[in-house]
Amino acid sequence: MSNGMGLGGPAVESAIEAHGLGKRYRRGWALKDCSFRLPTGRICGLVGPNGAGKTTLLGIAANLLEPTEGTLRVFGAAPESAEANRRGAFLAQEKPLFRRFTVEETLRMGRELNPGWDQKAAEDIVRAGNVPLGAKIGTLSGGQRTRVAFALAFGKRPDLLLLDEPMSDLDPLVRHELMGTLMAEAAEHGTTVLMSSHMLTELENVCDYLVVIAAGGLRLAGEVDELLAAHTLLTGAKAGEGLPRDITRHTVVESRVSGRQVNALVRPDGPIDGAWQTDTPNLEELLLAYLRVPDAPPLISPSAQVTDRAGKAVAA
Ligand SMILES: Nc1ncnc2c1ncn2[C@@H]1O[C@H](COP(=O)(O)OP(=O)(O)OP(=O)(O)O)[C@@H](O)[C@H]1O
Repeated sequence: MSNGMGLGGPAVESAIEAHGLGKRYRRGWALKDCSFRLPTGRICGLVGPNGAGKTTLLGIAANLLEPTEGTLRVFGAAPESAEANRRGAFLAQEKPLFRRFTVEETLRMGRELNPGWDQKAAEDIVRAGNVPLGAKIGTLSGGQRTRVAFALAFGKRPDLLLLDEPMSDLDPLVRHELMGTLMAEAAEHGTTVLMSSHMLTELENVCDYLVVIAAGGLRLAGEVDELLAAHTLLTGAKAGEGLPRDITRHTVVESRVSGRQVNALVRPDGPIDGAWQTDTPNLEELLLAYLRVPDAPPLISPSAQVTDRAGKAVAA
């Protein structure tokens, strides 16, 4: 396993490490050449447009899908290994619970299947939503079922929690509450979380790490702070045809011209020349730009880079 030495960073174990990961379905490649690592203890947002490959990536990590090429490791172990299975929990978009089981029976099943089961943590999550323990799963609302599925995932006390748009059927108050529970549990137990979501503002509040994929390829990976600091929003007046050289000499992620005003998100390759207003983007601005430009040049920060056997960084 890589020791995860970033430029100047301490050695941190990888919760997930993907090398040249690819998945092809009959219609074509859903994921291609993905190489990145997620250090342990991070809350990582997994972002990308519809059909980008997020569920596919999570499915490979959760051992529901086999990659067509490349490898993915969970704490250094293969996804199908007993260790990866014991240390990880996956909450899918559709929550596969037995409709005829009561909530209590569902939690009992969790207890019987998982040696490190935490009954109190699971029950607390269910009780916080006033979901009766005796109610049958089939009689619960979609949001209540999601809560039970959350309780099952948390009760397992996983080291890695994989969440695929887990909150899409919850009302805003419940989202807020469960997100708070997620953050508190993760902070207390050092859980690593990889969570796909389209709720960009919500991610801004909870994530300290980010993986962005678009059209099956990796676009961004790394610490949120580092990724934000690597970008600059430029606003200024347009003079002449095309984008000014002041902008094009940097790596341009996205540029827009409206009337005589130019707005651009760039990765500066040196000082910004000219009369431009410069701002650091917030997370939503950064993500929207990468979502609008799926073929933007990728940026993988040192802590997210994987190395080959010779210790050389592998390109994403
Ligand atoms: N079982 C399958 N068979 C064939 N194609 C599939 C299958 N599952 C996914 N795909 C295709 O792979 C691509 C990636 O799908 P995936 O579900 O991973 O995307 P996603 O990023 O999770 O999307 P969304 O945000 O809409 O949930 C899409 O083009 C999808 O149509």
